[in-house]
Amino acid sequence: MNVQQTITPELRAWIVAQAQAGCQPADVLNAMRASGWDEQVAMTALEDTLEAHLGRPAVEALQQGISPGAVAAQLAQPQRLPEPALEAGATTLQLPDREVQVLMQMALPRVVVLGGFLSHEECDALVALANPRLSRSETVVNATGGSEVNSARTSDGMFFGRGEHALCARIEQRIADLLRWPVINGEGLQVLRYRPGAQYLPHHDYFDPAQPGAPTILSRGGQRLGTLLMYLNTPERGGATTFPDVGLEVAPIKGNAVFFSYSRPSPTTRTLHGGAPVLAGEKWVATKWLREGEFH
Ligand SMILES: O=C(O)CCC(=O)C(=O)O
Ligand SMILES: [Fe+2]
Repeated sequence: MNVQQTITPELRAWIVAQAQAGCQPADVLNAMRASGWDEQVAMTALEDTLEAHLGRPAVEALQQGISPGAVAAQLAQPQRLPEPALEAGATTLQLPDREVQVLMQMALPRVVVLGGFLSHEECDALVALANPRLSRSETVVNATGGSEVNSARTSDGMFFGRGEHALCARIEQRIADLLRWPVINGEGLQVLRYRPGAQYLPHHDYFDPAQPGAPTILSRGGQRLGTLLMYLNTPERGGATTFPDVGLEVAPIKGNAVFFSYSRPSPTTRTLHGGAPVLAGEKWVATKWLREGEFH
């Protein structure tokens, strides 16, 4: 792979011209690959150029596999995603019951890191409620819609029912306020414990619609559109949440949270992520997944 390939002004102009002529991004990409461009470099060039010249909606159009020429139609009916109401330059976000810090955000993948989303007391109380109910984590088997123990995921975990405890209900309402997404569209809170050596290999949280099990999974509230991970303790060492596509590592700090969203079930959202191995101590995390529709 030639990683030295550079994106010249001429190439940018050509990409913009193709997009404005209504060419499908996939065709532009194929043309670039046919003339010797590395796929990843071509993809990045395409996205960066479209974003710079035509704005973010063009990149979203690319992710949706539609031509930038159809952006206007898409803007008329934007797909809603869970998303915090961040004002430009704001370092805090006032929620009805709590002020949280805005520590970091990025556009692609859409990631927001929040400080102090949960109080230490809430973290401890959630761990205490979850602890007696832990068992070896299973993952959804896309092929069947069932679940199974998986060596890619060596944590122990449990699910609360939605609103199962007053504490769950309070946290769920805070998440709904943060992301402007109905409580009923959320799955129940999942709590995971990682012991030293335990990890969760990189994966996507959306469901692959091409798998035979997809209709079963999707019948319970549609696709997942976003994930909020809440750190319930600070491990002594290790246990970061990693986003390998962009080289991002989020440190697991008690009470903090990382949110990411994916506008379609595609790796072009760059939301591949994992839990790095815990090197010392334990890691406790709570996960909330947001669905398109009511989860039942
Ligand atoms: O533990 C982590 O940092 C990641 C957990 C995760 O990806 C998940 O629960 O889907
Ligand atoms: Fe995940």
